[in-house]
Amino acid sequence: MAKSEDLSASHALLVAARTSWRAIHDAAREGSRWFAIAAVLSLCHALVPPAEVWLLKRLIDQISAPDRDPRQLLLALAGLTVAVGLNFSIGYLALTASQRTGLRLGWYYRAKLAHAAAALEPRRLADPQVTTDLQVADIAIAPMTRAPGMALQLIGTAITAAGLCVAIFSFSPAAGLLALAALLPTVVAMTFIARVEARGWPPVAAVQRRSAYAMEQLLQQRSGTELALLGTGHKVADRVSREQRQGMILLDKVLAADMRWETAASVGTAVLLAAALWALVVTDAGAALAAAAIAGILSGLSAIRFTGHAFGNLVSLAPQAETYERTVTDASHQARVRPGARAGRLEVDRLTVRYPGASGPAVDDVSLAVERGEMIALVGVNGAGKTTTINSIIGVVSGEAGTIRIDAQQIQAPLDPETSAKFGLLIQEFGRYEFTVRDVVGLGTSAENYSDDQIWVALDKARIGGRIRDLPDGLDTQLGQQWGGVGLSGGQWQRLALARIYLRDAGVWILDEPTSAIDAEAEAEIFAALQQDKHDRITIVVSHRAWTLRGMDRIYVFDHGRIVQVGTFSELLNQPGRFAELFAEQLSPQP
Ligand SMILES: Nc1ncnc2c1ncn2[C@@H]1O[C@H](COP(=O)(O)OP(=O)(O)OP(=O)(O)O)[C@@H](O)[C@H]1O
Repeated sequence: MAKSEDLSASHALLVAARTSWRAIHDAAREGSRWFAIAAVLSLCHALVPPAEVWLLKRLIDQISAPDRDPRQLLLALAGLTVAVGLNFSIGYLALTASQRTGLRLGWYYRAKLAHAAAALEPRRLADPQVTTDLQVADIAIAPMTRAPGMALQLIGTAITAAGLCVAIFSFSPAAGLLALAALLPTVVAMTFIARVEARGWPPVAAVQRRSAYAMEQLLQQRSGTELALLGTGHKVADRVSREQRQGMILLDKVLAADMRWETAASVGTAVLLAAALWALVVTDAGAALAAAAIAGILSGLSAIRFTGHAFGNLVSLAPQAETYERTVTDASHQARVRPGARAGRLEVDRLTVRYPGASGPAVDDVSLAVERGEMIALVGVNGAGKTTTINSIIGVVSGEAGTIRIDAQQIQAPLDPETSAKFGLLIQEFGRYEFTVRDVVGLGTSAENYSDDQIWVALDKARIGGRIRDLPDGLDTQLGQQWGGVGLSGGQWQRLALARIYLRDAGVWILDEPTSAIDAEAEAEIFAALQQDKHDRITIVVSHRAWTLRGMDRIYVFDHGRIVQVGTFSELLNQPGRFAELFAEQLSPQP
């Protein structure tokens, strides 16, 4: 990204040229027909002012000539009528053709970004910079679709200015050069405007993101309802108002600076054009030439003014467009591997993880091992280090010491696609995808050719099959009331998430509180099912409920990032220690 302080005039020109080239390249490939039409129309539009000079001179020459040639007179008149009459229409049609190019580019850019985001490894998505870049790239799409039109405008203006210079130069070189120079104040001003915007926009964008996030909490059904029930929505609304006000003040400063530079550019352009007109007047070139050149200069003026905006927009778009390019390039080429590969043994050896800026390790010298067919549990209070251990196993977090192996093969973050395919992960913040039931469960596997029977088996194992059978459209039922679909309870959503893991059928299952929202009866059934078919896989469960731990082959008790006890449920229960302290209340006989 170009640092605003470094953005000299030549750098700004370079940035605008690079952004224009990229925009033209994409437009020629993805919206080729409409872009070609836009280019031809823009060229015609750009040639109108020089053509006016030429045609007007011929017309006035014919009018003032003692021996008029009616054919020449008529031709000049017709040419001028066409040029002036169609000028606006050609400009409008060029704009519309550019918009139609932009539509195609918008489709292309968004689809490309969606696939790039889908190809990101979990570890990269855990990096806040990556999610910010994704949002910036998404926001960049709208201005990027307008970039080819702006690039054409820029090229068109250069052609207009050069054409005017050529048309006028022959009878007044000074006037011709001054007409060309009239472009300069705009370019210089826009360079400074681009610098102001490059400096001013990042804080505005940050404030707008915070404001949009707060607004989203008010608009989303779950958080909006909670805030309405709490009667505290106005606090979030105040936050929106505060952020928005700050954004307004920051943006206002940017626009004020823009206005100052715009005014300076207008004065500079006017002075240079006045000088060009004066040069015409003092040149003994005759009234016809002077009148023609004056008309041409006046009609070229508007094109020059608009170009300033196009130039400024292209420069200020550059950092966002670069973020888009980087995001889609970095994330590509991810191989899709079908899950299902079995794993014999998973081993964590002396793992230590420290988050950046943290005073101590979140996980300290942790070792554990689990064989195929075993089901183990990680327990401990909030913040004890269970999720960090899991995130290290799946390569979302990297440790500062220790190793993790699957079947003696060391695995490292970020995981390669083959290793990732070995895991089936149900996290606490599982997704509530409001698609059809078939599609929601199908998200569990990258395979496309699973059968309805396999989905039903997964749904039944997750104890949600009965509810889906009751729905009129079965697997085709649309979920989510906002789409006119069926609403589900929190526990039912969690069961669907578990059904995804069943369909995935990976070699290593990691279930982080898989039944936290599920009632006790269904929870018992789900754990019974997990025990029943655990033999073909490795299962690691995080649970806070004592009785779900009874059937575990081993329980690892975490405390302050360390494993302080290991054993089966009955072993741990019968010895004093952290486990007994943690679960004493849950296990004490109820009065
Ligand atoms: N991304 C992070 N950056 C910095 N510190 C973190 C991060 N994630 C977790 N921590 C800290 O690491 C420690 C262990 O957290 P972890 O999420 O592993 O605990 P946990 O046992 O899974 O807790 P819970 O039962 O609440 O899920 C905590 O002190 C937590 O504040």
